[in-house]
Amino acid sequence: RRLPPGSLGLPIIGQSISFLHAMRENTAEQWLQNRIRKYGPIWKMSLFGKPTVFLSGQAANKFIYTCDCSILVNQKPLSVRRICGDRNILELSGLEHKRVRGALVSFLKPEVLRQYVRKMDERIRKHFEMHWHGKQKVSAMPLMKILTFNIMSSLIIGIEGGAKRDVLVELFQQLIKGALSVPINFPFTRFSRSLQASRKIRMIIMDLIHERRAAQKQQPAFPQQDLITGLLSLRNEDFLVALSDEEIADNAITIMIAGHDTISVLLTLLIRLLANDQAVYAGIAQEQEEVAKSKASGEFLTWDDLARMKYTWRVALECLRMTPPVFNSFRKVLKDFEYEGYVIPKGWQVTWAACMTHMDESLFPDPTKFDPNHFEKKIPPYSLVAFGGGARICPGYEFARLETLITIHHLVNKFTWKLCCPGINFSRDPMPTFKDGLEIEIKPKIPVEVN
Ligand code: HEM
Repeated sequence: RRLPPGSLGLPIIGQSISFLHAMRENTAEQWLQNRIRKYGPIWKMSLFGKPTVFLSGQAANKFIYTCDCSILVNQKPLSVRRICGDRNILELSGLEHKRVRGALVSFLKPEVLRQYVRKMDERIRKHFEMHWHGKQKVSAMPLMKILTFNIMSSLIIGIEGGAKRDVLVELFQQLIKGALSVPINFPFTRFSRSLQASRKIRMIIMDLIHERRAAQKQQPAFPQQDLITGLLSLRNEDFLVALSDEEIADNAITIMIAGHDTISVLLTLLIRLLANDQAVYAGIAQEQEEVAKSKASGEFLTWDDLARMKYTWRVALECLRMTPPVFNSFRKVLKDFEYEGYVIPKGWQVTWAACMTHMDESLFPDPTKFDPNHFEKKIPPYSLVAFGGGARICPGYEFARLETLITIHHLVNKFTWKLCCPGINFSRDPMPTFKDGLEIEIKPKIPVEVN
């Protein structure tokens, strides 16, 4: 019974400090690569207080994503559980996970999302009118966070604007800062502030649940109005409510976080890419101008228009391949198992990083080159894992596709831009973050349409 090669380092600390430092310096890929060179594709270390085995490659992805949940279960830091609640989807496994995921997917599936294209388009146009029009310089990352938060707020919890949304923006910002922190609840720590914000958000969401339920008793609601209304209307095969109020609140909070932070990173990376790569910019501009020309002035985009934005989506996928917003994930080992001749013991954790598979030249020829043609043909399964895979694959994939395409459509048709600091790079905290927010100089391309 052989353990994988590698070192567990100092007790408790292990390699955590060195790994977090590499994340902040944006050298985490090299950090992993150095160890793969030294030990091979499977090796051990100690991360965040736990013995950890790192696996890499397409076969390892398939193994992890399809592994029986009696062997590997989702593992999130304790801080995430305390902040998002015990009943959030990330904490559940087996039948419980299937039930809650089924309820969330009933809202996030393409047949339902096609009804939101117009609503998203309306919000995105308004965003550009309010925050970009008339400006010469903007900070792309904070603006993309505002945009994606407002869309989530409207479609997930049904709050369109006003004082309640302003309070929620502040509270979610406070919550996210402590979501990955040492879970010690002392006053003034990141974790304690995050926990306070989470309690206040939960109270607001519980009030919304009660309001919606009372309104539904008066008059049946359109279930696709927002996620909360949808989940309240959902019944299981025995005609009982599919999710408890606690489950609705925990999962609404989780989806708000999972959805807005990831898409805002992707959009910011696309803004940087399009400023730096003229050929890609020209390809996207041509595709988006063609879509715009086929529409009457002020006419909203439709699902079919988005299906025509094939090149733009290939560019977004290539961006996710080169820089996956979610760097690595963890699973907890529930019982000893063997993998490639090594034993991986119960109580340890398994981690993997999408970027390691994304740089495999047998899957993506010339992998360090940014080339949207990598996605011209169907790619092998478990090779692009920016959205995960298997039973836990990101249920927000389509949502992210719609929001990204509509935003890029308006951005490219309304503005040209250049970076204020062309050489700027990001650090990971753990998502890519630009110190200056990615400042850009913008110029209007055509007058902003007002509907
Ligand atoms: C560019 C955008 C996005 C990226 C890159 C992304 C990435 C991911 C990844 C890698 C996972 C799997 C993590 C694991 O296996 O441990 C995941 C799961 C998840 N994502 Fe996303 N995501 C994005 C957008 C969204 C959106 C828009 C939503 C919601 C509207 C969402 C909701 C979720 C949820 C609820 C899970 C947990 C699924 C489960 O455990 O069954 N994500 N996401």
